Amino acid sequence: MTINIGVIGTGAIAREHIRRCSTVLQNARVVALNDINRDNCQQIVNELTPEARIYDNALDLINDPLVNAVLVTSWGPTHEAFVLACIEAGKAVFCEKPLAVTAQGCMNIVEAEIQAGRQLVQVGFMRPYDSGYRALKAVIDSGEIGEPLMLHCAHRNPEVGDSYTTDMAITDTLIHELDVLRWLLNDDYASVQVIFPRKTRKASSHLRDPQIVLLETAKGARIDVEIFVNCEYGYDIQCEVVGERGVARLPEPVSVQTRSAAKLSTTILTDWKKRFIDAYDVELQAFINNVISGEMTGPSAWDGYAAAVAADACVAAQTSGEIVPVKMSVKPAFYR
Ligand SMILES: NC(=O)c1ccc[n+]([C@@H]2O[C@H](COP(=O)([O-])OP(=O)(O)OC[C@H]3O[C@@H](n4cnc5c(N)ncnc54)[C@H](O)[C@@H]3O)[C@@H](O)[C@H]2O)c1
Ligand SMILES: O[C@H]1[C@H](O)[C@@H](O)[C@H](O)[C@@H](O)[C@H]1O
Repeated sequence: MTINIGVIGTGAIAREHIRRCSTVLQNARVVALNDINRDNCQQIVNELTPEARIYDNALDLINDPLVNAVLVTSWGPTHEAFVLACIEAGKAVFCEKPLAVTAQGCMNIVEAEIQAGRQLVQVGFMRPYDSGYRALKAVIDSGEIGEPLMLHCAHRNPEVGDSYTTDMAITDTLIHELDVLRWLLNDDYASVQVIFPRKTRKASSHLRDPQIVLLETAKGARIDVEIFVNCEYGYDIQCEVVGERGVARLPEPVSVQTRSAAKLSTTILTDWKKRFIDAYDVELQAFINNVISGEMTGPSAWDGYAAAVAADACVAAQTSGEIVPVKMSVKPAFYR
C-alpha cells in the first residue's frame, strides 16, 4: 500500500521530509503541495517531486480524496488551524513542532481529536526516535544508574537569524528538550525558572542569548538546560543524567577521530538537519506505518500540549524572573 501525502508549507524541513519520502522511506509518495509562496512548491516539483500537484489553498489539499495523510511543515502559528482541518476531514496529520504556539491551541487540537474518537495526530518531535536518546533511556529504564536526580543539558545552535526572538529560545528551541526529557524520565514538569547569564556579543540587540532554564519535575528531579543559539562553534546537543548510583550521557554523533598536526580531534556537526537525520527518517517512517495500520504511536497531541504548557510557563518565567508553576490538565484516558 502506498500513502499519498500532501505537504503544507514547503520550506527547509519540508524539503528534507519530501526528499526522504521520495528516496529513503517505504510506502509513501508526495502528491500534493501548498505554500503561501507558490514558487517554493514549484521548486520542489522541479527538483524532487515532478508528479506532485500544487494547490493554491491548503484546505483544498486537505480535503482532496487523493490525499491520504498530511504533513504540516509551515510556520508554527499556522499549525493549529491546519491540524484542526485535518482532524475535521478525518485525515492523519504529521505536524512539525510546535503543535500550536500556545497550550490553549494544543488543547483545542486535543479536544477535537477526542471528539473525532480516534488519534490522527503525530507531532514532529524526532528525538524519541534518535538512537542515542533511545540508548540513554534504555540505561535509565534498566535501573543501572538508579533513580534520576539531576540532568544537565545543552542545546546549542551556531547562529540564528535576526527574526529569532528571546521567547523563541523556548518555543522553537527548548521545546525539543521539553518533549524529550518528559519521555526520557517518564515524568512531567512541576515548575520552571529562566535565568540570563552575561549576553554574548554575537546575539542581535533584541535577543537574550544564552539562557539557562531550570526545571523541576513532579518526581523532584532537577534539570538545567543551557540554550545558546549563537555559540558559533557547532550544533551541539548534550544531555547528562545523574542518578543515585551513576551517570549516563547522551552519546556523541559518530565522528572519526584524527591525529594530525599535533592535534587529536573529532568534528562537531554544524547543521541540525544532519544531527538528527536518522531520527527524522525513523519518525516519518513510523508515521507512514501508523497511517497504514490505522493506529497512531509516537508523540501525540497530548505530548504536544504537555510541551506547550511547560513552554508557556518558561516564557512567563523569562519576563518575571520568578519560579513559575506548570499547571497541566489531567491526562484524558483517550491518550493512555
Ligand atoms: N523537528 C525539527 O527539528 C525542526 C527543524 C526545523 C524546523 N522545524 C519546524 O518546522 C516548521 C517549518 O520550519 P522551516 O525551518 O522549514 O521554516 P521555513 O521558513 O524554511 O519554511 C516554512 C514554509 O511555510 C510556508 N508557510 C508559512 N505560512 C504558510 C501558510 N499559511 N500556508 C502555507 N504555507 C505557509 C512559508 O512560505 C515557508 O515556505 C516550523 O514549525 C519549525 O519549528 C522543525
Ligand atoms: O527550528 C529549529 C530546529 O527545531 C532545531 O532542531 C533547533 O535546534 C533550532 O533551535 C530551531 O530553531
